Amino acid sequence: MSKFILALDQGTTSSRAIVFDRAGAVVAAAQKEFTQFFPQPGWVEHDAQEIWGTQVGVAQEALTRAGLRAADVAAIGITNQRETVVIWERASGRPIHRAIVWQDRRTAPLCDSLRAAGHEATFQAKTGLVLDAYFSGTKVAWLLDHVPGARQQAERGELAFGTMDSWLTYNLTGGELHITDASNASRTLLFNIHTGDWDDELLALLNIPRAVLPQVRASSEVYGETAEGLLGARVPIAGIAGDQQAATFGQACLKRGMAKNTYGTGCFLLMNTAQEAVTSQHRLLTTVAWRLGQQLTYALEGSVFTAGATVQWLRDGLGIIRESGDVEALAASVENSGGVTLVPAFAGLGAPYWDPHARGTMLGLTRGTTAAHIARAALEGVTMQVAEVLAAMEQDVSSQGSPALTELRVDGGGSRNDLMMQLQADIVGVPVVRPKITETTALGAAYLAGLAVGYWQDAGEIAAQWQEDRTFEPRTTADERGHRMERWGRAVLRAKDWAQEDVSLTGKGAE
Ligand SMILES: Nc1ncnc2c1ncn2[C@@H]1O[C@H](COP(=O)(O)OP(=O)(O)O)[C@@H](O)[C@H]1O
Ligand SMILES: O=P(O)(O)OC[C@H](O)CO
Repeated sequence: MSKFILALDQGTTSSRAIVFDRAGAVVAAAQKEFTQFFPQPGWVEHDAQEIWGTQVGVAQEALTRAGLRAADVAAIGITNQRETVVIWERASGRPIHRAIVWQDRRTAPLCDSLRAAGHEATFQAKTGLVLDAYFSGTKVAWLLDHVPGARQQAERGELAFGTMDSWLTYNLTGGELHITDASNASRTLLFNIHTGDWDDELLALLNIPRAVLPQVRASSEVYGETAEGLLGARVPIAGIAGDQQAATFGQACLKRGMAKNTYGTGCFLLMNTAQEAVTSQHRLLTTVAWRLGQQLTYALEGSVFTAGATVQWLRDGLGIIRESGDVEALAASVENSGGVTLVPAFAGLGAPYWDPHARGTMLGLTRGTTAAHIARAALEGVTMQVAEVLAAMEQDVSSQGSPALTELRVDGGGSRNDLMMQLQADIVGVPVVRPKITETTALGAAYLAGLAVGYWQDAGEIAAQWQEDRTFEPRTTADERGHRMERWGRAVLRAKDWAQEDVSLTGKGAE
């Protein structure tokens, strides 16, 4: 019987498992949501044991749906929500606390004090990141400082820290492996993206003992096998990458200058910059896209915190749509937003502003404003944020002599919205191209795993599998785009620096 690849996609709101065949087509999939905990305003936690339970559950379910046994799986690839931190006891495998999620803002004051002490430039130069609570490092420090006895245990080497890839690999191998890959490591604020190793100076600044850290491995190699009895047969685990990097790989953005944008809860736009770690002049992130063998490939990233979550707010907060998919018809029922601009800064603003105190703002309301105008303004708000990030990115890479972007590849739940994709093309002025398979995150993890075991031969074979579903051509002039961006810029000014409190998210806004 021919073999298949099993991708485990551990996301922020659900665990997914997808079985792919040699053509890169989806054979079967399973998905399960898990609990989101909001213990205080600005705090977001996950139960790591629940995540493990849902992940192994959907893996078994996907295999059953495909009519396969574990022995039919050539390799497993893992991809995951990034930055989220779990610390567990090496002896028992028990987490010492719930996982602190990437959206959690509790360490904003720690970031402020590191900034005040003049350390921002050091973090930025070594990690390619900005000093923000989004990343793992300050969350690890918080756990060591707040869980009774944790620091002593950590110093004795009794604790293990990991992002979700580490946690899953540890559990899949029955506690044998404590590893991560370079793409996940590059999101921690502890990893030097130039040397490709944990950095002692950064560890000292955050007071984190090296003993808690996982070993950093390539994104595509055979790390080990699933434990006896877990899935029915021992299966090689052969690929690991953070979800946005995996999506970049799954979109076959394998060459310098190719870029993808994923429309999920947030939006994450990544551009492959090959072996050059481009330093942004616009507060974009420089990150590891993947490590193949010893070679690091880098990307520039613009992280927009609120995208699809805006549509959830229209549904759950305002109640003007019943399902996320309904937003398209409502927004299409009007020709334009009637002068309404919506800046969806519900969770502060990410790139290029990094303003935790910004808040959602709606401007231009008149007595004629309807739910349809607001829906359309919400979709425009998503596309405007992406356009700003893309403009910043283009400036960063053009100063390095790279040619302008010729297309933007898109994926994720929101990319199914044809109107939003057209609005996106209209505001960025380049074609927006949607592939047939929009499960590119899982596909990227599958590719990384499959390459390691020879299931696929090389990048060329993968690039050849990418197939277009639809291209959205821009229908605007440069003048129109400039005018819209200028108006958007004025709206953002009004959203910035609004909230006075220390924390930047409310529990509800973080959903
Ligand atoms: N037709 C649509 N138009 C715009 N956004 C949508 C549409 N359908 C779903 N979404 C949004 O996409 C997100 C779900 O996409 P998904 O890729 O599953 O995200 P995640 O992995 O972040 O959970 C939700 O925030 C949802 O509101
Ligand atoms: O789980 P997602 O798809 O919302 O992605 C989350 C990102 O990895 C956060 O950096």
